[in-house]
Amino acid sequence: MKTIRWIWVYVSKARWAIGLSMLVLVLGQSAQIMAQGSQKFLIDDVLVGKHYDKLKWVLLYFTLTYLTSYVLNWWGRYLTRMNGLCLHKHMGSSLMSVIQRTPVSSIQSGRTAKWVQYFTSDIQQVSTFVTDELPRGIQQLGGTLLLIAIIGWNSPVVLGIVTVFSVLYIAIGRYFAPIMRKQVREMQEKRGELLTKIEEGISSTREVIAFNRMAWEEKSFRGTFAIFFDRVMQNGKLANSQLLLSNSVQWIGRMAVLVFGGYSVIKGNVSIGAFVIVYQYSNQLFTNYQTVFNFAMNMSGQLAYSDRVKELFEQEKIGEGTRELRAPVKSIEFESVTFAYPGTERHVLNDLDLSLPTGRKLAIVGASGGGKSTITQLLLRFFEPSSGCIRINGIPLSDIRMTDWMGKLSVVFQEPFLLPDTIRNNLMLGRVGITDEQMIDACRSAQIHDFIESLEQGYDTVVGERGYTLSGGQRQRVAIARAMMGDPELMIMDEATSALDMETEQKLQENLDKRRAGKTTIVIAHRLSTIRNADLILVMHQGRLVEQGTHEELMAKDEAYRRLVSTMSENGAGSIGA
Ligand SMILES: Nc1ncnc2c1ncn2[C@@H]1O[C@H](COP(=O)(O)OP(=O)(O)OP(=O)(O)O)[C@@H](O)[C@H]1O
Repeated sequence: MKTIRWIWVYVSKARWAIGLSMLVLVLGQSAQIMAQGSQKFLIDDVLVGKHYDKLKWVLLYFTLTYLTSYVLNWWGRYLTRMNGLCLHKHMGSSLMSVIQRTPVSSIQSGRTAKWVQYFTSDIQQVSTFVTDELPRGIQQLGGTLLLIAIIGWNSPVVLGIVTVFSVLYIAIGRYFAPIMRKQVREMQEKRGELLTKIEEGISSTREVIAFNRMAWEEKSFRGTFAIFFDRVMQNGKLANSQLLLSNSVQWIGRMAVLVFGGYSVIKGNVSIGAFVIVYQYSNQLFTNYQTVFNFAMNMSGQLAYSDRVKELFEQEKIGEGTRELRAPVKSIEFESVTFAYPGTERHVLNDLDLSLPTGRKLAIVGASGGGKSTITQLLLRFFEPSSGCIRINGIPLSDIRMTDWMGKLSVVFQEPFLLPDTIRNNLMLGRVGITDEQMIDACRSAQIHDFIESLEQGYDTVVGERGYTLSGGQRQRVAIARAMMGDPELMIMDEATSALDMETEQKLQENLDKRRAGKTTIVIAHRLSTIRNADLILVMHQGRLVEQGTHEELMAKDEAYRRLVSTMSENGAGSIGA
């Protein structure tokens, strides 16, 4: 019931269009039944009654009713198709915004293929059900009622026979419906797992070949496929058993109608014409009952699809925040922030108090796993603190309107994601109001313009899936240029230059420092060269801030920071804390 109420929220927006399609289909089916009825007049009045002058009226009646049914059925099908596509589009865009508000933890824990399945299969099933199968179900129901009325009027006994056998048919359907629903749900889950397996297989091709694990991969795929196959077969067996039982019941019913009808004609109780159409209508009624109950059974399966989509739509979402943030960012404060990743116990940040001065270059350093990137994730609101509060200009971050906050910052991750698209589109990411000059200027600052220009198609060169046609360092520089474009108030660089050689990095840093003067840049890095000239260096250790100051101040202190730097000097690797 809850699922139906949930679907109604979407359906109600298109209720007039869906209602119209139902009406048109019901009228179409009624016209079809009326057209069939012309046989009675043809047999009884024209052929048996020898009133040949009535032939033209019978033909006119048949032509009009048949043409009406043809036009209405065509229009009904057109409407259902159009409504289906509209609802699919509407649900798809709602799902997209649900995904964008879903905590990153849920996205990361579910596989990409699972999300693809929601879009391609589940949502399509739900919208087809609502806009196509449901109107057709109603159409069949309307036709069924009309047939019941006509048959009941002509021969209540025949109606009784058809109804008794159909009740038996219903009983079989009802028995199988819940088992079918459970099986369809399981089958859907296994299909999702199979898609995930295929996606994993394709993504890991490089590693699988490099480690000669082809046989292992194949075995694992076969295992997953076997489970899916098993569920499909189980479902097929169940559907067959149900079909066998219900078909037998129907055939016995048809024979009973034929015997009774023939007997009535011999006895002279009904005309031949009435017998012919009552027999035809009762056969049709059997089929209609079948369609209506198939629809009822299918509805259970369809509700399973809707259940899955509904669960997704109703899962936890990141609060959008309602407070405006138009003023420049003057303060970023972490107040006793404690954080553990969802599903884990360990506190990655422990009662962290942090005050990040704005308008300056800040560096966060510390041993690997100390919680540096976690700070970025919290600032991006990928996760919410387990306790404590992050405040921007004194306002809790969770209260600030997401679009206001995200409009003020940009971020570069260590492994940036590039779309399989042109370099230009990867840089622009759909943003408007950025000119080509600004784009090129950012690329110059990121030390990537000359490389892009050296490519045959320059900025219109298409990079492969995830940007595989570029090196790691080139990808990082494209991502840095992308973040610099539009000169955001706050820029976060999380290990953003780790793949660059020293010389390129140094030039890039100089450009970045010039470009970002007076703006807030947070740099998370292990390389001394990247952080040395920061206005403030924050040293993290096991989720706490243990030291802060400039490079010189911290070196003079001879504590955690100096120890990190000395490790670097000793191993000569040029990086600290890694
Ligand atoms: N999605 C996640 N789920 C569970 N634990 C995580 C997740 N991401 C990070 N962690 C854990 O949180 C801890 C802090 O990770 P974080 O990435 O913040 O460290 P870091 O200081 O940036 O490390 P590095 O310098 O190696 O990048 C690590 O122990 C890591 O294993």
